[in-house]
Amino acid sequence: MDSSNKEIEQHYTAILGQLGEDVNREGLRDTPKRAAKAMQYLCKGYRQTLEEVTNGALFSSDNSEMVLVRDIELYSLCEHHMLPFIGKAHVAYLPSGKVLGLSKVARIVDMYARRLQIQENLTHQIAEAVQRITGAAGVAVVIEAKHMCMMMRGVEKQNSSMITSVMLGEFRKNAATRGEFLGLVK
Ligand SMILES: Nc1nc2c(ncn2[C@@H]2O[C@H](COP(=O)(O)OP(=O)(O)OP(=O)(O)O)[C@@H](O)[C@H]2O)c(=O)[nH]1
Ligand SMILES: [Zn+2]
Repeated sequence: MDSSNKEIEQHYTAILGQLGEDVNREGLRDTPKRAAKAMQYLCKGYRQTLEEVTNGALFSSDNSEMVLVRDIELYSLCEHHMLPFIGKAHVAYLPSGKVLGLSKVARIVDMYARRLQIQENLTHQIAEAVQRITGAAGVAVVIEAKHMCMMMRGVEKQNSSMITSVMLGEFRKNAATRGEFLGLVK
C-alpha cells in the first residue's frame, strides 16, 4: 500500500503540473500525498471482502418479517469521471432463519460504494451480497443519489437525482411485499 501510495502521489504531482499549477508552492507541497491518501480511502472497498466486513455477525432467528435499514448515507465515485455521487440507500430483506448484525448492512453498502461505480451496478452488488450472506427469501435495495458529474460539469443540472432499485426473490415475485417495502421507504 505504501509503494502504491508513493506512485499515486507522483502521478498527482504530474497532473497538477499539467493543470498549470506550481507544484512547489507552499499550499500544494503536501497535496499529492494528501490526494493519494484520500483516493486510497475513497477506493478502500477494493481491499475488503464480504466475509471481512460482516465479521460473522449472523444470528439465528425465527423472524421472517421484513427487516429494513433505511437512509444509509452513501458516498461513491462514478467510474466515468471519478467524481462523487452522493445519496442514500434503503436495504430490506426477508430473513430465512438468519438475521444480519444491523451495522453490517451499512458496512456492505460502504464496501461497494468505496469503489469506482455506476449506480446501477452498486445497487445490484449490494442486493446480491445481502442475499448471499443471509440466504434471505428476498432482498430489496433502492438508492437515490446526486451525481457531481451532472452538477459541477457536463449538463449542469442541479436538481435531478437518480433512483435505482433491485428486487430479488419475494420482492420481485410478490407485489404486496414490494409495495410494503416501497411504502416504508417513501
Ligand atoms: N447509467 C449511469 N450513467 C452514469 C452514472 N454516472 C455517470 N453516468 C453517465 O455516464 C455518461 C458518460 O457519457 P460520455 O458521453 O461518455 O461522457 P461525457 O462526455 O463526460 O458526458 P456528459 O456527462 O454528458 O458531458 C454520462 O451520461 C454520465 O451522466 C451512473 O451511475 N449510471
Ligand atoms: Zn460521472
